[in-house]
Amino acid sequence: MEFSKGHGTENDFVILPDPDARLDLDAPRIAALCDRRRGLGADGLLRVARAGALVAAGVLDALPEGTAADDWFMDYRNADGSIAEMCGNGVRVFAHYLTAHGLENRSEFVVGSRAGGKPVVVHESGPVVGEVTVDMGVVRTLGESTATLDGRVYPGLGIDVGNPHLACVDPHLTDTALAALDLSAPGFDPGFFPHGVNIEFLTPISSGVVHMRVHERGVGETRSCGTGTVAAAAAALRFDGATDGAVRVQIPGGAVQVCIENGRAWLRGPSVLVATGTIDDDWWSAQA
Ligand SMILES: N[C@@H](CCC[C@H](N)C(=O)O)C(=O)O
Repeated sequence: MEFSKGHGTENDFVILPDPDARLDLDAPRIAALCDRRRGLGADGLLRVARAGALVAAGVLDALPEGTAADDWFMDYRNADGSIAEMCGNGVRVFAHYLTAHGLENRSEFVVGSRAGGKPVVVHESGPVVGEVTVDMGVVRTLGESTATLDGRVYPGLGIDVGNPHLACVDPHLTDTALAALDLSAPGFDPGFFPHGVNIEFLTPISSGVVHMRVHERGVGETRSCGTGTVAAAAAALRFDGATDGAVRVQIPGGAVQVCIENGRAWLRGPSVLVATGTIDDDWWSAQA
């Protein structure tokens, strides 16, 4: 079985081309594939399938809003095998993969996701390096909540970008202090986030830039989270009493640009396609 490996600001993915949605992607198999010792290793998996084929195969109940049957659909899974609605870095890598591998010849098209169709603009699509802007859609504020880290309470803003986030802007945090935090097990209010949450810790905006780290639901700490950078930008703007603006979000894996206008967000950033290869059929069958 063919696979590719790619990353967006070092948030890395195994990409499985499966246009007709034939693969059985059960959670233990995905967890094994994404494991960095037992498998290929990745923060998540991107199945490349036609949206209509996923409906026909029973993976999706119906076509999500803004998605047509012929659209390519990013069937995203976290490293632990759980399903997530959206992945901002994943969409950029997915769109780059489609164009670089000749599955899509337009530079502007819609990528299907469980959070709806996401229009993308592919600015660059080399065999290795790409650059993509994603229309991330509406950023919905859920209200205030808190995260805990090492016994300290961080006030944050619940934000829905298709998937749930808790973005904690700490006015006392410098980029050096942020780098020293232990993000292995942040706490959150499960009553507020019954389906779990991705948690961002960040500095306020300074010269248009915030520094952010993230603990992802279903993965652990990652070096970047695209939806998380959008949530972070929205929370940082609100911290400054603003709703709209452009924010450069610096994460351990690089930097992305987030633009928010009238409650809608655009995410622009890089994508890197690292490798293609073959997964051994015997190994794959043994994981079932
Ligand atoms: N890394 C992704 C987000 C992936 C999903 C997330 N872990 C969740 O469970 O919601 C991104 O770039 O947005």
